[in-house]
Amino acid sequence: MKILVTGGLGFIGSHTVVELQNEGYEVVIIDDCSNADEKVLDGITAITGKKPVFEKIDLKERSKVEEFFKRHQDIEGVIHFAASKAVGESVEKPLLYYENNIGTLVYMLKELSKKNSASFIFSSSCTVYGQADTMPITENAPVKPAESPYGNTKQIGEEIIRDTCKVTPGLNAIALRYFNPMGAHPSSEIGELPIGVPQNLVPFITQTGVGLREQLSVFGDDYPTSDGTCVRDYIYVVDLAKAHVVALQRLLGGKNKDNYEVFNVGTGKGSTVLEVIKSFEKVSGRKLNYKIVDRRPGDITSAYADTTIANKELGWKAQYTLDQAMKSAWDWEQKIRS
Ligand SMILES: NC(=O)c1ccc[n+]([C@@H]2O[C@H](COP(=O)([O-])OP(=O)(O)OC[C@H]3O[C@@H](n4cnc5c(N)ncnc54)[C@H](O)[C@@H]3O)[C@@H](O)[C@H]2O)c1
Ligand SMILES: O=c1ccn([C@@H]2O[C@H](COP(=O)(O)OP(=O)(O)O[C@H]3O[C@H](CO)[C@@H](O)[C@H](O)[C@H]3O)[C@@H](O)[C@H]2O)c(=O)[nH]1
Repeated sequence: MKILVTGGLGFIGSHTVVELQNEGYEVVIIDDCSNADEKVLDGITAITGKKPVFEKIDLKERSKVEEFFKRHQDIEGVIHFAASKAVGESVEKPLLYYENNIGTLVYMLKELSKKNSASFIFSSSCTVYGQADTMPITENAPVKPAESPYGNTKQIGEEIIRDTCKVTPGLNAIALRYFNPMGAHPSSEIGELPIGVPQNLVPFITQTGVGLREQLSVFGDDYPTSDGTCVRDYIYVVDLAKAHVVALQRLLGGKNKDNYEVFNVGTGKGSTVLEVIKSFEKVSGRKLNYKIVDRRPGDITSAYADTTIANKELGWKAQYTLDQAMKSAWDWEQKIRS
């Protein structure tokens, strides 16, 4: 069975391609390499023993998307990762984000609407909940006004899919709301490769640990949490990748209860920034150089998932601990810097 993975050379996409190939799916990747390198294909091939088909296409070019689907009429499912994801940049360049994250989604759905049946998985984010009123966050928590154009593209994206599914009987979709993905494949063949200075906590920690950055700034220790630093739900990227496979299988097997569904993908456990640092120090055996600085504008205090619905409906549960995920991130960082 042939599955299209857009953004399949990226961080989460590449790990998902591995899990799909391990399950026997035939994978076609589309990526424009705007935030990834073609060498990722070698990593995927080394792990799975199979090189996925790769087409370098910019999904903003609608005619190329149309032409792609004409050539690959046997595609039965699409996992749509391709998007721009830097929150700060989205504030500076909103139209770039609306074009790349919304425009490409619309083109994709237009093509899938032409088919008799299609399954579609969308990369959403817990950012849609903003600072939720209660923890853990269930899928029924209200969607709060977005803090950034990036966050808004995830909210609008979900609405576009929901509205399209309502009038397109052959289209079945699932939006997965990721909490905080981290880590690398246990083989260290693929992992997270941020361009420039990492904006996210875990790659900043591992780059500091390996000596690439001098010091980690911890953004605020005066939040109302156990140690004053913010709480997040860090989900191992391989667990997250597996959630995509089971979500896809749910749609392909006709087991979905509605033709548009939403699931939280997290561990259900919140960790503070200082706990994440402790985990790094434990698995690496190194002291991390960090200092407490002012809060980062836009940060919420706490976000962790209620995963009851995903556990029950998808038959999926995160398996890896923070320490295991951190160890994989550290192994990967050391490998790429050696
Ligand atoms: N990493 C996170 O913390 C996180 C959290 C929640 C949601 N998400 C979402 O998950 C998805 C994947 O995230 P990621 O962390 O793997 O990001 P990533 O940047 O590593 O992967 C995205 C991939 O899409 C490609 N791409 C971007 N625009 C494209 C276009 N126009 N045409 C073709 N390819 C294009 C990039 O080259 C890249 O390889 C994104 O939609 C992101 O918004 C990520
Ligand atoms: O150098 C750093 C970087 C981060 N943090 C803190 O670490 C926590 C996690 O930050 P980060 O890794 O940037 O994740 P989030 O701010 O939670 O946002 C990520 O996770 C969201 C939910 O998946 C996505 O929507 C966003 O795109 C993605 O950047 C926060 O408390 C930050 O203040 C620091 O203290 N120092």
